[in-house]
Amino acid sequence: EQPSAPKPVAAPMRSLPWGQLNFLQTTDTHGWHAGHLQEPQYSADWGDYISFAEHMHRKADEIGADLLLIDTGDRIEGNGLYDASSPKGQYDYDIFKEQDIDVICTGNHELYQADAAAREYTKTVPNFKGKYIASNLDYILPETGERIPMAQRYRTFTTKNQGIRVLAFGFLFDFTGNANNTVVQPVEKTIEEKWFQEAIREDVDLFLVIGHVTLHGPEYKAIFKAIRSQKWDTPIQFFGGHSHIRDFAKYDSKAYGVQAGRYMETIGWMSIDGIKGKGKKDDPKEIELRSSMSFQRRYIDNNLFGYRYHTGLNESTFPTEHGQNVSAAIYKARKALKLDNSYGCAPRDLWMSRTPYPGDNSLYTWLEKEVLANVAIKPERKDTPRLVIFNTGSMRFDIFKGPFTRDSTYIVSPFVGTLKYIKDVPFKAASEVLPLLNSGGQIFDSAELQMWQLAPPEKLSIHSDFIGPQMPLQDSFVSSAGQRPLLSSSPDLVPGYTTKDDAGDDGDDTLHTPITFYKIPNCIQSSVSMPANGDPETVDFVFIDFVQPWILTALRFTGQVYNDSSVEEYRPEAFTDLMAGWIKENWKKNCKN
Ligand SMILES: O=c1ccn([C@@H]2O[C@H](COP(=O)(O)O)[C@@H](O)[C@H]2O)c(=O)[nH]1
Repeated sequence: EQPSAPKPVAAPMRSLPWGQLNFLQTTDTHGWHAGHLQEPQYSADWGDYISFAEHMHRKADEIGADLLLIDTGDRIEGNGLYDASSPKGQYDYDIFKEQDIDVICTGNHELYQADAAAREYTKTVPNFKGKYIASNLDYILPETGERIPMAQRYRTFTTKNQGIRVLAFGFLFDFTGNANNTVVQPVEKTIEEKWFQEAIREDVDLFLVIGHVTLHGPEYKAIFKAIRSQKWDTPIQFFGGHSHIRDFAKYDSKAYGVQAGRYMETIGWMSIDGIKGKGKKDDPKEIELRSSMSFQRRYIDNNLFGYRYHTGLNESTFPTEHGQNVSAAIYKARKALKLDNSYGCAPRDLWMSRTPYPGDNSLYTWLEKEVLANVAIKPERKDTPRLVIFNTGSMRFDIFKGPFTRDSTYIVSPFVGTLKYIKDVPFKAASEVLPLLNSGGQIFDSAELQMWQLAPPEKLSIHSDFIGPQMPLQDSFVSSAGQRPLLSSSPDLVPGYTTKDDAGDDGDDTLHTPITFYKIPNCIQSSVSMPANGDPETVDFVFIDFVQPWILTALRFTGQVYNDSSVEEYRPEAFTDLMAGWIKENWKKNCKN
């Protein structure tokens, strides 16, 4: 772990079920490879995960089982370790590649910006040569304009100890927001292609479908159906991503999926027993064996207490040389990037969804009332009344009371988006846009303009408010007790993930009390320089560039026809820099004073 990481919180544990074939999964790590430096429960870093995987590999060899490592994309954008360098990821790619990942694919974040997509092709694909799969993703070579597969379309291999013949695919959901140097082919079209149709007819013991794809979405349903149309009985293991939640899905009695949350909070564990191995052909005995197959999942909290618990090791025996070297490289990178430089002192916790919006502790109320109202200013039009619209998904993490650092800046707001505007929009039409963006409806029914894309991905699975046990939020992270067995008479539970999935509520490796969350809107709006009395005739209609397609559609619905050429620059800097500037100016008090 990093020297400044808080010590992990003790809690009752569930052990990991081992099978013939076992998996560790990461997804949506978004650059959090230093771990969470303000949250003990997730404070292990990428180096610790490397040590953990090495011990688990050794154990697999000892018991004659297999262990495969999976990563399903969105490795970038969301943490200073990736975002604070120029070019981005100057250190992060080299840190990430140290893990011995067996099957890896891309996420949508690797593709939003053309430079990030180019780095995917020139760095990550070669770093994971032979392991990187791009079943529905092409890259456009900058030199020639030629369109080529980003990496191989699928991979077949035989596992080391059990001799299980695996055929692995690597998909991205039907994403349309990519820069123009990549082409994402819809999954539904890809599965009709000749290579895929041939692949699903191959004689293998297991289909492994990894993807930056939600487990319950239409893409995996289509892939499942396609494979089952050829192989009615071959086990299929899916690994998902994108929605930032811990999740598990049952497709049929031999097809399951797991998804390991987000931000290096969770390492997914999956174990399968009863697979026909060693390349043997089906025979009645094998079928009998397979009908008693089992698929079990765990969601591992990413901290050292848990890692030591699962490996049976201690503080001195757990770290491996390789793991320690990677932790040291992360430390050096963070220092070089000055990620601990303080920009100010946050006066209170500001939550995305743990307190109601609007409210004093809502990150979005702070953004609306304090930040946007003060940074959305174009000097030559500073007195012009304006509405400023921001999508809630642009903010990626809570702010904790205390030092707000260069790292916090990218954790909260990693994107390079800028403020744009349309001038002199009739106020009546402009004021109808926010309700439209928040209520959705049929005007946004096209694939490119899904409403959920405006909100944080976690929101996809929050359908109503949930009020957990009330406890002081800061105190909830503090515990000095040692690790406790599961059946302790009065377990001292701390708040954390309490996952309910298709297999029940026993998936988390650590027992927690549930966390409160409230629903949040898709977008928020700040009204600035409005007349003291009455409404203005027209306003400058300002927005973060990500929402432009939705804004133009909504305005058209109100009867105002604008297009891309009506949109002009409002501020030249990235919003992230405007926010950091506001913090430096307004939270400049040193936390120690
Ligand atoms: O420039 C951007 C890019 C993305 N967003 C928000 O992020 C989600 C996608 O996040 P995942 O981690 O891929 O799930 C997108 O739907 C937007 O809400 C953004 O606001 N600006």
